Amino acid sequence: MAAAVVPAAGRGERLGPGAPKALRELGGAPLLVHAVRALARSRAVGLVVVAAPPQGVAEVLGLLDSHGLDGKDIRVVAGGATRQESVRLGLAAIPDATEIVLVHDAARPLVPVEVVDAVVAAVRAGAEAVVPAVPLADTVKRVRPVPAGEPEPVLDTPDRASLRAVQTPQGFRRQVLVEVHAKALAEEAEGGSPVVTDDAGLVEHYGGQVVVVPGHEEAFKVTRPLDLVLAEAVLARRRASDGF
Ligand SMILES: Nc1ccn([C@@H]2O[C@H](COP(=O)(O)OP(=O)(O)OP(=O)(O)O)[C@@H](O)[C@H]2O)c(=O)n1
Ligand SMILES: C[C@](O)(CO)[C@H](O)COP(=O)(O)O
Repeated sequence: MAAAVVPAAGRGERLGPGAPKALRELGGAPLLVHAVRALARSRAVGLVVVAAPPQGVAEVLGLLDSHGLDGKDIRVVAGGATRQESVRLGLAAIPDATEIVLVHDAARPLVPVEVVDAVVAAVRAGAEAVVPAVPLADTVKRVRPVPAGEPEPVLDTPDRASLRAVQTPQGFRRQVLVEVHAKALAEEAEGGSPVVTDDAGLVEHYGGQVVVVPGHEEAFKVTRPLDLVLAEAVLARRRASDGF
């Protein structure tokens, strides 16, 4: 059985004022509840550890309970000041005997179970780190940083065919994920720290091999207000079509 860590301790600054993002409502339930349900739908996942806002552990426990999330082992720990720290704290609550660990953003509430299963299958098949990803819809340009408000000079246009937009859940051999988080913590203690925004980035930083499997457009991250509008529409369509 795989276990999953759900980092849910972010503020959601880009979503605007209000409750911490993971506790904001989508179709009558917090984003976090949708994300945990999405993982719990997978028969490959036996344990879910939520890294909650540090002041909100009791509230998160109550919310999970009141939304009937039973049948799986679900634990809640206090998250940290960064996503990386929240994942590390969640990982510490996963038993050593677990071989496969997923890390899934609470902010990606609508990931289809097929994506969860595909990530687990790729780790089971031998990959040490797996990310779901989708091709880019827009042309991308690299720009030279300039003071705010000034037009940014374009440096170049990377070939879009070789770029992917990365989603979660990301899947890992547990030992690999534990090791890279421990190395990053040690680097931090020495005053440095790898600049990464996802867990696969840590594996890459320490020389590991990450592979990509197909993600899904509905696994998008709720980051800005428009994402919440889109998420409501996707959820309403699912509910209308199959009583989701
Ligand atoms: N200290 C933190 C920061 C982020 N996260 C989690 O990491 C996921 C992805 O992060 P992001 O979308 O960037 O969330 P926020 O940090 O909350 O967003 P923002 O940067 O807009 O404040 C979210 O589920 C968020 O709750 C976390 O567990 N602990
Ligand atoms: C982990 C992630 O969701 C993969 O796309 C992303 O890297 C989180 O990044 P953010 O900078 O916290 O939005």
